[in-house]
Amino acid sequence: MIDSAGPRVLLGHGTENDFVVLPDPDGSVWPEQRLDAALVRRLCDRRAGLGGDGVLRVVPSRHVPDAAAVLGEALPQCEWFMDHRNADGSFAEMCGNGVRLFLHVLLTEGLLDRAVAEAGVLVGTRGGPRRVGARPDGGYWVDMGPARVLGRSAARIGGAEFPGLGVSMGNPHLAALTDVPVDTLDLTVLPGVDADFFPDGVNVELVNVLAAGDAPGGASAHIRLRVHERGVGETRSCGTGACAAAFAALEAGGRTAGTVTVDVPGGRLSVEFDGTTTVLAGPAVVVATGVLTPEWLAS
Ligand SMILES: N[C@@H](CCC[C@H](N)C(=O)O)C(=O)O
Repeated sequence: MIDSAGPRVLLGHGTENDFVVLPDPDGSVWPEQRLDAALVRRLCDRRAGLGGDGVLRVVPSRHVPDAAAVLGEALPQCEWFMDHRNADGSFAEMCGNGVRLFLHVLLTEGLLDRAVAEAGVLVGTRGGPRRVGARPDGGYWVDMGPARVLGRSAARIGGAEFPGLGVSMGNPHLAALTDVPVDTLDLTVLPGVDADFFPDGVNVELVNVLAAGDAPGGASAHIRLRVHERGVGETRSCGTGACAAAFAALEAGGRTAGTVTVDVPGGRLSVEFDGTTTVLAGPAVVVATGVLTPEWLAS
């Protein structure tokens, strides 16, 4: 997808977790040696580049060198691969907001039929295959797989300790439930974490439980969170973080199943647990489409 002016690019977000999206439908535009960490950092630069919390390359799985290793037997079923990078250029295993935007872009770019998307498609990610679907109301859902408990740890913010639950959603999270209103906390700097417990780094969520939702037949649980993302900084939303935080909120009440409404600075997500898997639902928006100029690419 290089027209005479330059390679095609889109800007989009899911609950204001924003991404630079690079369509690469035949794998020729953005091979890994071209889309290196330095270029990812430049694209995500909000002043000298386009700006984003990360980059999503939309590419067929067969053109991704490590796809076979991460997808195994599911490789033939995953036509498309979400090649995600954090704003600092690092790779992440999974991105819950990104994968909804990824499906939305497949639709808006004419790379997938709406009927197929509504039935749900398997998308390859570095965390393994994930089934993603479009809802008739315009929103998207993704089966994120089970939340895996890593154990108990704590985050330190401004001299205060926030005990939390380590949860893997493919990528690592520390979800700390607290009575301190999350809007009063300084998350602009990375919270202190136990680097031995999280050797690959960690995304940190600070969570207020607004409603436990544990009355029989009652409403869903309701939480509010802020997040500091590995490889990015504070963001306005994190889909995997919403799942980890929702799981921690249910676990605190002794439950493994239920629905949780998750308010993030950038909007609202919904997370459903049935005891075996986790389904995240929310919006995805394309803000702009255009091309990267040869002038900027060469600079
Ligand atoms: N914002 C994403 C998560 C992106 C990856 C994360 N920063 C990591 O390094 O694990 C989401 O919506 O899940």
